[in-house]
Amino acid sequence: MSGYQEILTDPSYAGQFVLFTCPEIGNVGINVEDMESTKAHMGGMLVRHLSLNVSNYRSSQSLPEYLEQQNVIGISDVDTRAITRRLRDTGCLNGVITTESDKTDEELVAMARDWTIVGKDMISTVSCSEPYEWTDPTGEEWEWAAAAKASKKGSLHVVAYDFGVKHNIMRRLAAFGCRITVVPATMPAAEVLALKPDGVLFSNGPGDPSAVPYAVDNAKEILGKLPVFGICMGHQVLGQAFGGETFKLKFGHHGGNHPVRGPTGAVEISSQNHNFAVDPKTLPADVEVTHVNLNDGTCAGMIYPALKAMTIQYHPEASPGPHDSDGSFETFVEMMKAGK
Ligand SMILES: NC(=O)CC[C@H](N)C(=O)O
Repeated sequence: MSGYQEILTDPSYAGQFVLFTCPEIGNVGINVEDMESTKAHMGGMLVRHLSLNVSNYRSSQSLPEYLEQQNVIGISDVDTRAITRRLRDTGCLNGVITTESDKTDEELVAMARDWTIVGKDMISTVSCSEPYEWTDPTGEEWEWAAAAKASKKGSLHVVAYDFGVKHNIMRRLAAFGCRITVVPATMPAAEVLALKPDGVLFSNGPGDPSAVPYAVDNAKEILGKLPVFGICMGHQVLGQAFGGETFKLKFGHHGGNHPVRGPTGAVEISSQNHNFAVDPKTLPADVEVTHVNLNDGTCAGMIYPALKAMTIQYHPEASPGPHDSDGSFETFVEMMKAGK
């Protein structure tokens, strides 16, 4: 019932509709602190019941007010169970939500068929245009990890490639003591290295990783020179930079309850949002698949020790969501400290 705001403002959902399986949405309104970016990116929102009562001390706006302000279409009183059951058989489907009632069914079906996520560079549509420093406070009162509480602020410099970066990734890095410079997705590797970071983050982001070869080329140039961490789109970009291939999943992973087995054998409950995945069969022998999605056995994380590279296919920064994977930030920080 919470989390719709983070999903709505997650740039990785750019251009996509999200059908919420939770029957009641909107009950905690919208607040200014939990934004994952500066605007709503989702293409449209489908819910069973839009809560008429907003009850949360941090709420400053209702969900429909925010959608209207952001020009994002939403539809309620939809039989979300029926659509979910269909999606469960077919996998992800294209759709149209429209207010143009003069359009015929054939025209609407043609519009839906016309759209594809494959082969489109979507990260350049959501990335920042200029570099900036991340300065937002981390919010001590929300902190849960002892290691983050103890870390010395600003001791490590991370450059974050903004493929559509979620703000909570920066909040978590800052909580673990990092100073962060966010740079556009297209910034050449040489300019990133000139900033003399201790590590480089390749962020999450929307769309097909095969459609952004410039990001893969930059990653190839940085690999081996500095510790790197790839999250979601960043994991896929690094997977390609290692020499592997990505493919589109029939059933994309979405939601806050995906079991993932990590390198110690412990199972993390993770928050996920991706439609593409790295094919482990295509990876060179030096790459170790460290994390496996236990729902379908797909690759959920890798390390390439010789190149000081680590990747996670899901969301260690999830907020709200399980904190099981938060330790990935600590691992990245330790890797940067070791490389200093
Ligand atoms: N959250 C993300 O970074 C999504 C990764 C990628 N765009 C996918 O859909 O697979």
